[in-house]
Amino acid sequence: MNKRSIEEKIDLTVHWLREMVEQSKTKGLVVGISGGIDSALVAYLIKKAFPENSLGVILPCKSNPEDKEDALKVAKGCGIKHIEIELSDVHNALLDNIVNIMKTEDLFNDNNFRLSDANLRARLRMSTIYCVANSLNYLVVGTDNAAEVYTGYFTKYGDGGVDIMPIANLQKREVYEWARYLGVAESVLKRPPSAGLWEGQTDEKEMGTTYDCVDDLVAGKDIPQRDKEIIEKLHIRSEHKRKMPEKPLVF
Ligand SMILES: Nc1ncnc2c1ncn2[C@@H]1O[C@H](COP(=O)(O)OP(=O)(O)OC[C@H]2O[C@@H]([n+]3cccc(C(=O)O)c3)[C@H](O)[C@@H]2O)[C@@H](O)[C@H]1O
Ligand SMILES: Nc1ncnc2c1ncn2[C@@H]1O[C@H](COP(=O)(O)OP(=O)(O)OP(=O)(O)O)[C@@H](O)[C@H]1O
Ligand SMILES: [Mg+2]
Repeated sequence: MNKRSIEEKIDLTVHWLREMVEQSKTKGLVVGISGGIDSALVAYLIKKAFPENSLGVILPCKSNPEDKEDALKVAKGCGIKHIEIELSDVHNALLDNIVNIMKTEDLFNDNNFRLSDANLRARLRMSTIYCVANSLNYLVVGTDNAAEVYTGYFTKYGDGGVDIMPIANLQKREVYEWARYLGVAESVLKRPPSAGLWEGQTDEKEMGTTYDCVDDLVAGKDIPQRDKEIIEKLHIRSEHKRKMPEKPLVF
């Protein structure tokens, strides 16, 4: 039984973050701050680990203006240095180009293009954060929690493209507990988890199950059969996201 208090677990995580930077001979840590709970917690943690050498990057990409308000509340709340880089125009230009060229070659398929568009947003954010990280010699810090890792609910090489994942072993409900303990703003704690990749998107609507169910299943508890089937399907389908790319056997 793990009887450590939240405070002790946070201290251990902060210590681990410092170790990661030391081992990698880098200088600090950077995270994308969305206005959601996962990046809020990570921003608070990296600011604790590196009060001077931590950075939050706010990256609106056709986003709801409320996201930015909450992202700013997070940055102000923990006092992390932050910058904002607007990606909407870049996304529009790149997407138009891709669509036009695919159409010219008769390769464009409207089905499911919403997901391609959405994943491009996550990958533009990843590229932008790496550009900042390279120039500062910082590590890119991921925000995926245990439920997202298990279900593969992230964009491969998008928000999944990171150097270290300090909350990857935390259940979603623990993310809330830690965030509340650290004093994250109420509006951030209250907003439904969303990738914000299209209007009205919420994680639970898209996954077809709840974080409570995913947390319970990952913890080995019993959950309704219907939810179990959905989650196991997501888990199996996303196996490739948790591994290095396949390569042929040596011959
Ligand atoms: N078996 C296999 N072996 C190796 N690679 C395989 C593969 N099957 C697909 N692939 C590759 O993977 C790609 C599909 O994966 P991917 O591109 O990730 O796309 P996909 O998993 O289809 O979509 C990403 C999901 O994550 C959600 N998301 C994204 C970003 C943030 C958040 C959030 O919570 O904030 C959530 C998003 O809403 C969506 O449901 C395929 O296009 C293909 O290239
Ligand atoms: N507008 C944004 N600006 C900066 N980073 C972003 C933005 N949108 C998404 N991200 C990055 O992508 C990550 C994945 O998003 P995700 O929605 O899973 O987490 P969250 O928004 O922090 O929390 P929640 O799951 O509660 O919405 C974010 O934690 C953040 O690091
Ligand atoms: Mg979000």
